[in-house]
Amino acid sequence: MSKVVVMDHPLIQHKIGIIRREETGSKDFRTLVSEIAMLMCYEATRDLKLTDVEINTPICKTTVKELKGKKLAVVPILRAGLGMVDGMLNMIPAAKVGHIGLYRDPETLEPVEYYCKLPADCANREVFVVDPMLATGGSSVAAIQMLKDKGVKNIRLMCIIAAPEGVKKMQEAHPDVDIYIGALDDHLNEHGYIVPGLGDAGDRIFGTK
Ligand SMILES: O=P(O)(O)OC[C@H]1O[C@H](OP(=O)(O)OP(=O)(O)O)[C@H](O)[C@@H]1O
Ligand SMILES: O=c1cc[nH]c(=O)[nH]1
Ligand SMILES: [Mg+2]
Repeated sequence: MSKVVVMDHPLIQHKIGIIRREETGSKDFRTLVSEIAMLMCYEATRDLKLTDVEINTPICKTTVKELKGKKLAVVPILRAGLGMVDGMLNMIPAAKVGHIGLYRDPETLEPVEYYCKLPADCANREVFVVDPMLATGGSSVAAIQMLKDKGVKNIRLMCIIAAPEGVKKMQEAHPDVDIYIGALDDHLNEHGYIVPGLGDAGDRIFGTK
């Protein structure tokens, strides 16, 4: 069974409190989503492996730590996941970025695929899938299946707000994928929106409503 980490860092909690407010406009919303992604990235990369390397400082030889093992990739689920990319890259600038385009059909709530472009060596990378919202879980489950179909083996999912329904669906479909969440909310409403949530993340980031 996958690990579910709900991040209790005060800065993350404070910023989530602001993006939930209906009066927060697109400019602030975008900035905060990026900052939350950066803080979540810091926490979600805590267990990356290090190796010792010898270097010369201006004074002497010494041994320092360097990230070891697989290279990283960030894969946002379009559109809303785009809002988290800059924050992730601030922390891990050498990561490559892939894009998966999915939207949720408003009637069936099923994910509809419209785009997929991944780094050529994605299968050899440790991939962070990012999307601010994990609601029914349909979009994340489908995106991660697309990555697995291309041979990706090491995947983590990062969402700012999740519903218990989405976490359950993810754990059933992808028990090997750890899930990092900023806040675990109460439930989904009859339209599949997270309660209390923050509304439609994509519309709020891009000002489309
Ligand atoms: O867990 P689910 O029930 O699949 O819902 C979550 C998905 O819904 C939202 O995207 P949306 O379909 O609104 O697309 P957008 O990002 O283009 O607005 C959100 O960003 C997730 O991708
Ligand atoms: O609450 C929700 C559910 C799905 N997608 C969103 O953007 N918000
Ligand atoms: Mg949307």
